[in-house]
Amino acid sequence: MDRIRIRGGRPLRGQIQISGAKNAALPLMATCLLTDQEVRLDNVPDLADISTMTHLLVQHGAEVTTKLNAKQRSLILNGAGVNDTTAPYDLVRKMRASVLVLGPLVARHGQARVSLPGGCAIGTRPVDLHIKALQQLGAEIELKDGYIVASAPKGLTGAEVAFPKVSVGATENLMMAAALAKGETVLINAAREPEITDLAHCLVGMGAQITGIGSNTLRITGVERLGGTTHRVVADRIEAGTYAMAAAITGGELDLIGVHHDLIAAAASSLAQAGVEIRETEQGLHVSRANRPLNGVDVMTEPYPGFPTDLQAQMMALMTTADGASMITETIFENRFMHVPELTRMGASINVHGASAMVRGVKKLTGAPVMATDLRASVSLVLAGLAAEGDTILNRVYHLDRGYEKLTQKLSACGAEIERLQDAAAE
Ligand SMILES: CC(=O)N[C@H]1[C@@H](OP(=O)(O)OP(=O)(O)OC[C@H]2O[C@@H](n3ccc(=O)[nH]c3=O)[C@H](O)[C@@H]2O)O[C@H](CO)[C@@H](O)[C@@H]1O
Ligand SMILES: C=C(OP(=O)(O)O)C(=O)O
Repeated sequence: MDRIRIRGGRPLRGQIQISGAKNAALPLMATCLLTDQEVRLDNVPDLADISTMTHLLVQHGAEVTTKLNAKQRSLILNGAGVNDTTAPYDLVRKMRASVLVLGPLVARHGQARVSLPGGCAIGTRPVDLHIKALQQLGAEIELKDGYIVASAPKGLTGAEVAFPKVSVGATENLMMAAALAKGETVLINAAREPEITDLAHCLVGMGAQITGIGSNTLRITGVERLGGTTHRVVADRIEAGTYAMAAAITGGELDLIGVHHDLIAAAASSLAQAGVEIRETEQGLHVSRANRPLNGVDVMTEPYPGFPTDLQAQMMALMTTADGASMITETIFENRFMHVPELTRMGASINVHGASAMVRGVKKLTGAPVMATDLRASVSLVLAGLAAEGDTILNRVYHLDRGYEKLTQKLSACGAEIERLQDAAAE
C-alpha cells in the first residue's frame, strides 16, 4: 500500500487551484438516473469516490464518458439505458454516498434495491431519515437481507416532510425524488450546504421546479419528466479550507484559486480569530500567516453555515501549535476524533472529554509514522507533518485519494517536501 513521506518545517508559498467539490459532484452524478437525456458535468475532480460512483451508475446501465481538456475534467452521463436498480453491497460499502441513487431510482424507475451503507470510522451514520421521508412520498420500503428494498410502481406523490435532524444526504435524496413526484413536496429543516444549492441549480437546469434554494425550506413541484443539462461543479470548500489551514500551520501564504469567501465563511472567521489573514482576490482567496503568531480559538461544528465537521480534524491539527488553548467540539458525528491519538504521537497535547477536545498548543510537533481511518483525519496528519520537525510517514493513503485531487503535487508545487512512496519503495 502506498504511503506519503513528509519532511516538515517549510512554509508553503504559491498558488493552489481548488478542484470541484467531491460532495457536490457525487449527488450531481446521481441526477443522470432521473432522465433519459445527457447530463454534462464540468469541473469534476479526479478522485476515487468519483470512480466508485461511475462504477455504480454503469452497473445500473447508465453511460458515463470522461472528457479531458487542459482546463478541466468533464463527465457526460446518460441514464437512458438504466435497466438495473440494485446498488450492490460491494460498491455501497466503499462509499456511503452511493445511497444517493435511492431517491432517483425509486422516483423514475419505481423501484430500487440499495445496500444499507452501515457505519464507518466517524460514526454509525444511519439512513433512517432518507427512508422515512421517501415513505412519506409514498414509497413502500422494507429492509431485507441488508438491503433497502423500495418500490413505488405508480410513482411518488409530493408531501410535507419535516426532517427531525439536518441531513445533507437525506435532503439531496429527497430533492431528487420530489423533482419527479406528483404535486408539491415541502422539505422543512432541509440542509443548506453549498453542495445542496449546487444540486438544486442543476435540477432546475434539468427542468425541475424548486423554490427556497439556499434556505432550510425547499418547495419542489414535481414535473413529469426532466431533461438534460450542462452544469459546473461548485468549488470544493473543504479542500480550500484544508489548504488555508496548511498555509497557516506552516506560517506561509497561499493563493487559493477558484474559491469564494462565502463558501468558507465560518472557517475563515475562525482562522481570522486565530490571527490568519484571509482576503478576497480577483481569482479567489489569499491566505497568510507569514511572521504572525497563531492564537488558540474555540470551534464547534454545526450544519452549514456553521463550522463544517469536514474541517474539524484539520482545525485541530492547526490548533496543536497555537499559543494558548482551544476547545474543539464535534456535534455532527459521534466518533470523529480518530486523529487525536495520532496527533498526540506527534507531540500534540489534546484531552478528549465526550464531544469536546481541549487542545493546548505546543512549541513544536515532531514527525512520526502515523495513520488514520478516514479522509479528513488523514489530511489533518498531513498538515501536522508539514509543520513538524523531521519526517512523517503517513499510511493508508487511499483515504486521501477519496477526497484530495493531486494532493502531493499541489503541496510540493508550493514548497512542501512531500512525496508518495509507492508500494515497494515504501519503508
Ligand atoms: C458525500 C457527502 O456529502 N458527505 C457529507 C455529508 O454526509 P451525510 O450526508 O452522510 O451526512 P448527514 O448530514 O446526513 O449526517 C448528519 C448527521 O445526521 C445523522 N443522520 C443522517 C441521516 C439519517 O438518515 N439519519 C441520521 O441520524 C448522521 O449520522 C450524522 O450524525 O454531510 C456530512 C455533514 O456535513 C459531511 O461530513 C459529509 O462529508
Ligand atoms: C465524511 C466525508 O465523506 P463521506 O460522507 O463520503 O464519508 C467527507 O467528505 O469528509
